[in-house]
Amino acid sequence: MLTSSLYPVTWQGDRAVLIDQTRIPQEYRTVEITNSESMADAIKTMIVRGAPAIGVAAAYGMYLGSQEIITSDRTTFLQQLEEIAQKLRQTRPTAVNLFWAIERQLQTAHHTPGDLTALKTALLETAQTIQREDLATCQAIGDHGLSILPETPEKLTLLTHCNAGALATAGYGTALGVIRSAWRANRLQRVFADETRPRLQGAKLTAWECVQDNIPVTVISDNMAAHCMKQGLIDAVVVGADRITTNGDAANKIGTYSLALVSKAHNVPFFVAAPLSTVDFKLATGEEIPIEERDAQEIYQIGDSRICPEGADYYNPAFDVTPAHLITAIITEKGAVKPEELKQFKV
Ligand SMILES: CSC[C@@H](O)[C@@H](O)C(=O)COP(=O)(O)O
Repeated sequence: MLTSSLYPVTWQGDRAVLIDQTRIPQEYRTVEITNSESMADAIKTMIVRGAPAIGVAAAYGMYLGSQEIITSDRTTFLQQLEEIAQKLRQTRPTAVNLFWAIERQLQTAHHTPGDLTALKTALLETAQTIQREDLATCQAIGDHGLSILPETPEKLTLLTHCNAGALATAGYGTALGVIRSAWRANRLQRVFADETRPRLQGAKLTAWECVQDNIPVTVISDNMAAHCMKQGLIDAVVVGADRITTNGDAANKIGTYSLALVSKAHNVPFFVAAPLSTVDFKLATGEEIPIEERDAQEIYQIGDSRICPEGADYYNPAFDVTPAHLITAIITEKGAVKPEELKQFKV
C-alpha cells in the first residue's frame, strides 16, 4: 500500500502550510506562511526545497504578496507585484521552476481582465493549478520512467541522489516517482539512497519518504556508489534536475555529475527525471546555468558540531551540471527521450 501523501505545500484558506524539511526525520512539523516575505525566507532556508516544490511555493508567495498591495490602481499594483516577484526570485538561483512559476503568475496578473479582486483570485487559482498540474506530471513521469527501466531477470535495484521525491514536488516525486511506480508495479527490489552531503537530503528525506511507503531503502555515503556498482548491486540510477538546457545538460544536486561519470564507467544506465517546467529552453548549454553557492557552515558543521578546523577555507557549490552525453534518457511527463531529442518539446 502506497501512502505518498507527503504534500510539502498545502493551501489552507488564507495561508500555505509547509512541511518543515529542515526538521525531518527528527521531527514532523509544519510552518504556516501568511505573507510573501515569510515564503521567500522559507525557500531560502530550505524549509521548502526541490525544484518543483519551490515553484509551487513561489506561486503561492505571489498570491500572498498580491494581498499585501494596497492600491486600487492597476498600474501601481502591477509595479508592486513585480517588486514582490523580484524578492522571490532572489531566494535560490538554480532551480528554474522558481522563475517559471513567478513568470506564470505575472502573466496571469497582466492578462486577467476586471478589477483587482478578480486578478488576485486568478493568482490563487493559478497557484492551485500549478500545484495540481505538477502532481499529475509527476505521476506521468513515473509511468514513462517505468517503461524504459532496464529489463532484468530479477527485480531492480535503483540508486538515487538527493531527494527528488514527493517532498521536492507537489507530491509523488520525479526520480522517486519513477521509483514509486516501479515499486507499485512490483519491479523494484530496493533503493540505494546517496546521503548527499552537505545537506543530507538523501539520508534524511529520501530515506524517510521510502520508510513512509515501506519501500526498502539502503542509505550509502556519497563516495560508495562506484564500489556498489563494481559489485553489480545497481541496475540503474535515477535522479532529478533543477534546470535542464536545450542540449540536454542537466543541473542537479552537487555530486550528481560524479555519479554520472561513475555510472558511465560501470555501464549503468543514468536517467534524469524532470517535468518540462524544469527545462530552460532559453539556455543553450549547461555552462550558462547559474550555480548556487551556499554558506560554508554547511560544509564545516554537522548539526551543532563543528567538524572542520577554523582557519581552513571552504567551497560549497550546491549544484553541478551533468553533460548530456552522460545521460541515457531524460524522463518527462511527455515521454522519455534521449537528451538530444529534448528540443522537440520546445513550444
Ligand atoms: C524533483 S526535485 C529535483 C531537484 O530539485 C533535486 O534533485 C535537488 O537537487 C534538490 O536540491 P535542494 O537544494 O534540496 O533544493
